[in-house]
Amino acid sequence: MEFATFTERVAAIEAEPADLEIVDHVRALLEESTADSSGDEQCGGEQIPDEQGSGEQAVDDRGGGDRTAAELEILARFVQGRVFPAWDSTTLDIGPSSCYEAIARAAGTNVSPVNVEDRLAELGEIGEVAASYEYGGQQGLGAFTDTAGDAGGDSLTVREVDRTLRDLAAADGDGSADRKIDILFGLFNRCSSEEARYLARLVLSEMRIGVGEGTVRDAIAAAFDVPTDRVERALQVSNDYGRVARVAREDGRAGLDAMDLEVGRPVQAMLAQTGTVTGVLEEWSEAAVEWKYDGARVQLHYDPDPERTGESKAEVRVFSRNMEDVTDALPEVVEFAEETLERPAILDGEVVAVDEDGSPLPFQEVLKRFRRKHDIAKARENVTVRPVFFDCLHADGTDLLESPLTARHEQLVELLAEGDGAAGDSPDEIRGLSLLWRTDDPEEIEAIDAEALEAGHEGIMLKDPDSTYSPGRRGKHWRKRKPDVETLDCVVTGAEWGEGRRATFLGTFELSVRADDSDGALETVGKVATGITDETLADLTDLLEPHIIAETGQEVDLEPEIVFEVGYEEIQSSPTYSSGYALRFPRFQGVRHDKNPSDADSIERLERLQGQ
Ligand SMILES: Nc1ncnc2c1ncn2[C@@H]1O[C@H](COP(=O)(O)OP(=O)(O)OP(=O)(O)O)[C@@H](O)[C@H]1O
Repeated sequence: MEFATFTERVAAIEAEPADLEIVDHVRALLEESTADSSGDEQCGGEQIPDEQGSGEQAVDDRGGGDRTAAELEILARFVQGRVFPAWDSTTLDIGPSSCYEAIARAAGTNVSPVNVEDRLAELGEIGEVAASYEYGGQQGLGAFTDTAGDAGGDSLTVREVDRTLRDLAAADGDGSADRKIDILFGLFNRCSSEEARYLARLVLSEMRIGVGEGTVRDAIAAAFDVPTDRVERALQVSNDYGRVARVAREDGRAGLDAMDLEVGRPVQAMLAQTGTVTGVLEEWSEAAVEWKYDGARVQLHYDPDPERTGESKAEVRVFSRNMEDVTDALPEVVEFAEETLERPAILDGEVVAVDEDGSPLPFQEVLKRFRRKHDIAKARENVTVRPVFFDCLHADGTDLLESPLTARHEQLVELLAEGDGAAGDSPDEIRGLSLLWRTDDPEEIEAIDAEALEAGHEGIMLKDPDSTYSPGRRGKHWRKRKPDVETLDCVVTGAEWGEGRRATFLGTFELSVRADDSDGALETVGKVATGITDETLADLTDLLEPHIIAETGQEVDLEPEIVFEVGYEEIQSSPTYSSGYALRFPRFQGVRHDKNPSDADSIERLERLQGQ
């Protein structure tokens, strides 16, 4: 297909406000490349044998039918403004200023990159700027073979644009920046103004014609008469709209259903919604509870078979939440995989920065390591990272996306226990394993939350134990605990001496609020034991001990002097405490040294907050 035919279609899409019509345009575009799938070498008027390939083996160096298939793949990507499939971390690696330079050179000797930038300031969008010039007059300036001496010659085809952009992406090393500009200049030099509009947008990832992922999904289903949900599933496992379009056309539904995960190709991460303990226990008969680690999401791909991977040793790849390849930045994760895993796997987890004792460091520390391209060994000396895995998407040839969470977790335990990672049989002796508890008991969940906070983690995740893995979805099956929106200032009226290691600390603080009669009376509303480190407990003990007025066993009554700021999940009406209310999941936030009991919150505020 000629690039001009593609850009005409794209212009029509851009001008179309109705979503359904847009899907129809994309369907027609995909079908247009279908017209020649018989193997004819004609492709939308394009004479394939005349095309000159260069560089890397692109997807289209094959026979006639394959060539139109390659074209279909390209169209499905270009229409979304993509050159590479989502799973592929390759980028064109060309900045806006290089693009302006290429446009300026192709637009004529009177145009400079500064003129292009000025016009951009005026028109506000690079496509508009690119379309405002005439091209084709410049000869002999480009070093690119397809175009040198060929300016204004044969029209561009979509396959040629794709291949040329792949060459551009592949240029690296000394002088590559100039070579990229030369290559791009060569392309612009063969464009009409309208073609240049969309080429500029494609190159700078600014296509923005209103074609989202759902549009292409629906268009593939309509063009090749396959069910939308099967297209959706195939997209989830492959992250490749081009390939899915091709399989839908060539092999229909059966072909789509046969598409599997591939070790080495990232899958979109399943995401979480906010939720509350009370809320999930109403929805599910049980919750799977895990610690929420405060790091960066990683997906580990491991294949130990050199024959399959074509490499001399096991293949290990690590991807970020955005499916970027971050393997080189995280050698600890690679070493972990090599030491721990024995069979092919795709694992989902979090990479956390840790101190010398293995205790987690704040999230910002992970960022110093993540995506780092240079001085990795030095960065590793300053910040160590450790992976923790909570899910398993593929194990030894079997995809697990459709399996329930608990089965996937069992598989995860099995895989991580096989190599050198397990010190014993118990899950907490398995290195890199995130533990999972199943419970319907809110108190147990509270205890897990307390433990997670105590160990320096962010809190807990609540998951539906029966749920399947939905790539890219922020569904209701994974809940991150809602951050405390409001806090309350409560007077501490009692406490308990701890046990064991904490025997010398006061803990489990009784919280009270002011009664409405404003004569200083206080009524209890709950107890807080969560979110307090040993260090803070020691400080709080020093602060509160002088205020002890009575002791019975481990319990102490306190003179009402100290005010705590407390977060909570929910306020419930409850006969348990004298205020008539109870805080669900109260969490200690800090001491309000600036407040007296008379400034603490009142029952009236509880009433108002409960009604919200
Ligand atoms: N046990 C766990 N299960 C799932 N995710 C976890 C777990 N522990 C830590 N995480 C991290 O928590 C993230 C979900 O929480 P959260 O939504 O707060 O993350 P975010 O990236 O800051 O925000 P958002 O996903 O809303 O954009 C996951 O993407 C993952 O990185």
